Amino acid sequence: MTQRHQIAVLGGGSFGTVIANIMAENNHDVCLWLRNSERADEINRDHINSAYLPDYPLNTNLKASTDLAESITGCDIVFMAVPSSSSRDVAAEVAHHINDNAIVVSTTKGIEHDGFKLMSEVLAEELPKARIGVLSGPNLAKEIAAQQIAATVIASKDEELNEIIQALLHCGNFRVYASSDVFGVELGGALKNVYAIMAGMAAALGIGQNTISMLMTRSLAEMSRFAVQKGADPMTFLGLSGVGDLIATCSSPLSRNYRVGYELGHGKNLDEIVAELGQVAEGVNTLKLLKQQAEELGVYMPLVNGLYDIIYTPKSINDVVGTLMFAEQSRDVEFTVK
Ligand SMILES: NC(=O)C1=CN([C@@H]2O[C@H](COP(=O)(O)OP(=O)(O)OC[C@H]3O[C@@H](n4cnc5c(N)ncnc54)[C@H](O)[C@@H]3O)[C@@H](O)[C@H]2O)C=CC1
Ligand SMILES: O=C(CO)COP(=O)(O)O
Repeated sequence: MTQRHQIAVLGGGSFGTVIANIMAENNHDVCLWLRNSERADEINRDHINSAYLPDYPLNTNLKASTDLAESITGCDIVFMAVPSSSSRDVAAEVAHHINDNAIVVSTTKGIEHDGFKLMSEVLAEELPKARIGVLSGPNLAKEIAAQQIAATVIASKDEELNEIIQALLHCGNFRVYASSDVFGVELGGALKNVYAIMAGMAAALGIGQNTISMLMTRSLAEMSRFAVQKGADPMTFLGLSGVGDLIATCSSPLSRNYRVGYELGHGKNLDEIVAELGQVAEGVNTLKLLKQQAEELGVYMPLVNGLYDIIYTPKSINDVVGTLMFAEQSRDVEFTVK
């Protein structure tokens, strides 16, 4: 018989709710921590999170709480599913209540403003005794909630942690692959959000399949070039957390980042779009950080620069496309060419 774990999932948005529910279905004790008490009451009473996933019945084993201490105390595993802008603050609070050597898994696909830190790095600073992992993959929460088949990656140097998380989340429609490349898995999840904005914008302009293929493939090349410069293994980007997630988010209106791009492509203002979305689109923040970091490292990232110019400077989409198409002739898959 498999061990029954006591688990807290921090963040009651769409992805937090979905993973919490899978683990509750797998017969673990799961508490979803969220700030909104009406939503917590609704989950406990009606077994639904109507604000995010109104058609997704939740397992009655899944409890919700607005009390962080109550949610975490006694847990051996904690999942972080809050936006990157909140991760450090939440982790600092978690530090007061968590068991030594508990497993903490980040699902957040974002980058911290100061120092270009990924969330596993933030967690390691705030929770130095924890065993840390990262979960990332092509995981549009609404599709998982609709019981569509999906897969993800758990990444940690700690093999036992990977095996525990694989068993926790595995079910008939969700499969978990393991990796030891934490940095590569996490970086892929954060970077693809930027290119999803671009893909949404391109979709709004009615582009064809040739153009879509070019954009996605050159996005992967650009991400890989950046990763190599950061010392990461670009091969990890060929997996689910890299190209897999890039395909999902660059193709689907269920992606919030794609939706931001789509509305931008229709001429809407960024602040208005973000306010109307009401959910996190991490790519908006990542774009600025990535442009700055690429400049500091001297990495050539024409797609990132072009998107930045369209959003934050008076340059039009046509100006940017013209610049990209008449850039110096280049090699394909050049990041592997020595
Ligand atoms: N690992 C994966 O495959 C996936 C990861 N994600 C990532 O997970 C993160 C969360 O995504 P979603 O749940 O889809 O977003 P969401 O916008 O649906 O939910 C985020 C939730 O966190 C709450 N929140 C914000 N600040 C908070 C704070 N300081 N304390 C407590 N709660 C706070 C919000 O109220 C909201 O309920 C994002 O970084 C996203 O990129 C999203 C989908 C799949
Ligand atoms: O990361 C995701 C799916 O894998 C979710 O993408 P968005 O944050 O763009 O909705």
